[in-house]
Amino acid sequence: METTQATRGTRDVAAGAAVRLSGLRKHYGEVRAVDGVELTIAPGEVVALLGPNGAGKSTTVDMILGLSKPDAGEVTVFGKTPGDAVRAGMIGAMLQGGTLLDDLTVRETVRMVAKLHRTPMPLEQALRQAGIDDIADRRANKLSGGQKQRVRFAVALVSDPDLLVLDEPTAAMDVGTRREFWKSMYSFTESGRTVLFATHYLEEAEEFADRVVLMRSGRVVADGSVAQVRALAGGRTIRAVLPDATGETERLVATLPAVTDFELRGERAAISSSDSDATLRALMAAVPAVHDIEISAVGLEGAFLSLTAEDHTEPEEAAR
Ligand SMILES: Nc1ncnc2c1ncn2[C@@H]1O[C@H](COP(=O)(O)OP(=O)(O)OP(=O)(O)O)[C@@H](O)[C@H]1O
Repeated sequence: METTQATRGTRDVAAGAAVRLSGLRKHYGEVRAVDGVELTIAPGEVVALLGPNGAGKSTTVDMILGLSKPDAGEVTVFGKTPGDAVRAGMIGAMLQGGTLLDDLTVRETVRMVAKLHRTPMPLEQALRQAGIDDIADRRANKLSGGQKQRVRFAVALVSDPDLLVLDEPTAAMDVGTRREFWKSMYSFTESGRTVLFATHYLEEAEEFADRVVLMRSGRVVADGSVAQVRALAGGRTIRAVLPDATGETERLVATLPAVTDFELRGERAAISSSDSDATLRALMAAVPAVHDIEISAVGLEGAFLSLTAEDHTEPEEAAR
């Protein structure tokens, strides 16, 4: 399925792809957790997998890691099956709520995982890159939620993988720790390594990903750069003050051309429009006293909400 116009030249990179998902399906009874996903990730890309709860992100991630088998379709990682890629140390993973052994120190934990790999990165380097060298001698049961996440990150890094797969890596982190985490990530991606991360934080996708893949109901509904995905949702928001707004004003504004959504709080209106020029002309004619007009492009959050809404048109239509 060609999902959107924003899809990158997937065929060009298919041959040497870091990750290739074709016709991927996984159903649980009636639930179509993953329902025909096509996705090719080139080496060196940093890709955010976004979507509301239950969109199919974790199910997709599990199949990329070989933790569950697709009902149909195929996953390859650097041309290998996920199992072979994991055994070759090519994939590092950080999953939601992976457990740590309470009695081991941070250093012992990371060392234990390093020993499982043929060509791990030096232990101290993994600790430093994950920003936990200062707590290396602390036991896991003495760590905060955010620190535990960093240990999991070190565990994912220590095989010196070509691909890092992270399922909501910053879920337990406060804003400062999150920023530090992404700084550590930069030094990993600078060396051309590939990262796929699932997140609920749109600002993380906006700031750290080269590419955003948006899922809904087991399908990819948008795929492209942050700017492309924003543009797919189209539209702008017009904010303005409507003096003495009444129920009648509200009805009037809601029926102006190209208005897709409308909210009025007191005299302050926020109008979503698929053609802000047309809406604004009509608004000024209908409510001549309108003032303090601001027009802004829809943010990634707006695109996310619009593209993942259950009654949204099919992606092919959305791209037109
Ligand atoms: N083992 C399972 N058995 C039955 N249903 C499952 C199982 N795993 C996932 N599902 C269902 O598949 C759908 C997709 O779930 P998945 O965990 O992949 O979504 P997600 O996008 O990762 O959501 P979240 O953001 O909440 O983590 C959901 O409806 C979920 O209830």
